[in-house]
Amino acid sequence: MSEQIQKDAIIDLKNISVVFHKDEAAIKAVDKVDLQIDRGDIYGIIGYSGAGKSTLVRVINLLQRPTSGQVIVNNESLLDLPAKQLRASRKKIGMIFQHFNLMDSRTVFNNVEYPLLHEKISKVDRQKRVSELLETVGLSTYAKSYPDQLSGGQKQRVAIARALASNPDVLISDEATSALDPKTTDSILKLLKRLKQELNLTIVLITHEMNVIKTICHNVAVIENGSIIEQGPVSKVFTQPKKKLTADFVDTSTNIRSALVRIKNDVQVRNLSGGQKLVQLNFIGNSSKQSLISELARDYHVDANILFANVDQIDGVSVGYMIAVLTGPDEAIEESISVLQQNGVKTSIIDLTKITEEEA
Ligand SMILES: Nc1ncnc2c1ncn2[C@@H]1O[C@H](COP(=O)(O)OP(=O)(O)OP(=O)(O)O)[C@@H](O)[C@H]1O
Repeated sequence: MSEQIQKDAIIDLKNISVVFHKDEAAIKAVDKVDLQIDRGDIYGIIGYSGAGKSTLVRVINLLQRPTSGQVIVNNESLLDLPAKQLRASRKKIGMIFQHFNLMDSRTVFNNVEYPLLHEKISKVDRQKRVSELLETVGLSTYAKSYPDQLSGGQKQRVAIARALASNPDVLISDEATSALDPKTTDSILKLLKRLKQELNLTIVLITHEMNVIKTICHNVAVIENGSIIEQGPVSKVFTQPKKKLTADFVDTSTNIRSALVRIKNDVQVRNLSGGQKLVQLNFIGNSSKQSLISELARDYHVDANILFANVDQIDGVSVGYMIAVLTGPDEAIEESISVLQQNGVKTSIIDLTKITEEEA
């Protein structure tokens, strides 16, 4: 099994640590991280500012050399390659950034052409390639414009075209949509998704926004204090977060937290009687399609009063969230909860005293 994972992994970081020395202090920006990313994946890395995301992804193309560990990309151990070979291998890893990093004094065309200037291709072929790249990102008519004549989204498209110039296998996106408004963010994410398909790319995307992860990633790792604290398929992490930090990130992209605050202010819910429990149900995949709630009433005589419900599509999987008051004898409620759990519905009893307005 593990051999299978090794075989499919285009990126395999083994026991990576990065320590910075500042004044007298040693800062462990990345702490013994193992990370494998499969070819063709869109892999998200999420964490708060300072968690070590940028440092970790910069290790993938050795923009940041690790203090210890191994960096295997495309089955090559990058740290062991001679300089010339390393230069060639790094070209297969493109990168885009939050602030685009375009050259203001060059036209859009010349920005995209730049990485090709020292390649062994004729001027005609080079120009043809740049025109194709601009067409791919939808900017053909802006070839002669300068970066400061473009919107943020257009600048990021130029940066994407430039990153693709040397036909990379891997594209690293370091907060590429963080400076963009939600609509533009959406269009850039759609573009990345299309490019992944058309060019057979593997995308590693770092962000502090769970909505970005939810929109395009297949897998996600949550990073805190330089360590990966949780990882897995996005739909699973969304419905069954194991760590509090992950659950907090998930909450930012669902309306559950604000629903809970609203529910807390409801006098009837605040004063539930003995035979009532307020629960949150997280559904995934097929379980969301089953009429579990009506089964509970029929088979266990437990009524569910649904106070909030929402179904999302995450990575092609239906993911649902529900908040409900279950009413019935204690034993029947307990049994119902265990039936729900057996059907893959994560069920937790909500303690309203722990819900605060500020968290909404
Ligand atoms: N070149 C450096 N020298 C010293 N410390 C650094 C350096 N680069 C990063 N750090 C420190 O390493 C830690 C991780 O930083 P990193 O930029 O990787 O985090 P991040 O999760 O990407 O955060 P952000 O989104 O704010 O960039 C932070 O404490 C940061 O101050």
